[in-house]
Amino acid sequence: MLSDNPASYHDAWHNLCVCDCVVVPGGFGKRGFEGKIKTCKWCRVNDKPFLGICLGFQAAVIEFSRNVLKLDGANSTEVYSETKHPVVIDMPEHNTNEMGGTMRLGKRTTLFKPSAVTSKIRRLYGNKDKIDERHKHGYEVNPEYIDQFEKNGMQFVGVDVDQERMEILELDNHPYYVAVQYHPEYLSRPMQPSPPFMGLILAAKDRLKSYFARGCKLSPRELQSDYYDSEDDLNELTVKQMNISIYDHDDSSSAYSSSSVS
Ligand SMILES: NC(=O)CC[C@H](N)C(=O)O
Repeated sequence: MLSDNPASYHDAWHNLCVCDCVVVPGGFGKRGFEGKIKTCKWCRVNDKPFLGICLGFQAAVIEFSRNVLKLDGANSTEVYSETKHPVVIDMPEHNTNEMGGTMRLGKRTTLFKPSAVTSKIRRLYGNKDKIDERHKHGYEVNPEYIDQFEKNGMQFVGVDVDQERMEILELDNHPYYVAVQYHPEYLSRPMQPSPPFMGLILAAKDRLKSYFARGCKLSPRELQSDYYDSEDDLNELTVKQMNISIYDHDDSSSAYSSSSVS
């Protein structure tokens, strides 16, 4: 893209660099995938709050493999089946001929590893031992590489019930770098945000530590939810949150701090 269209390449980088936090979402196939991987790196090395979802989770794994584990050319077999380092691979039940019919779909249970005592994402989920979230994927992290990831600071804190599939990753020594193989957006609601999103926004506003210090409770000002009891109020709140997460850098004057999370 740099040589094809340098102006839009630099625009895209500019847009990324001014964000307070980043979501790398799900998707299929190779279109835009190298950009997703570069975005994961940007967030990792610059301490930017980051949430990867499904293909975004797999992009974070590939980025870490290439740049931290030095596994040159590491990739997903969905994108490049001949890769020397297949760190994301086809799941046995995935059949590419059947239009997604045999993908891993629907609500599934994820177990938090008992060793994940310092995990931010586990605390955001209320320190539960297990959670249920919705899935839609055909590829998974190659279990042969898990030891290497974990020894180098990428922890797989959530796994499936057979403890074979990696569901949630988190980086040591980062303000908020979380990625999930499932789709938390399916169970997220405006007044009940899904924990991975809640953590992302709090980290973007540098409020995650104080949220934990209060036992994962919002402050009294944040609890004025009965104020937002009509649909118009709710729409107003959502718009303010979207504006602030993109543009606002001044806590004291923000609509975010005065009306939703302080
Ligand atoms: N929903 C998604 O993002 C799917 C991710 C990836 N294409 C997979 O099938 O595993």
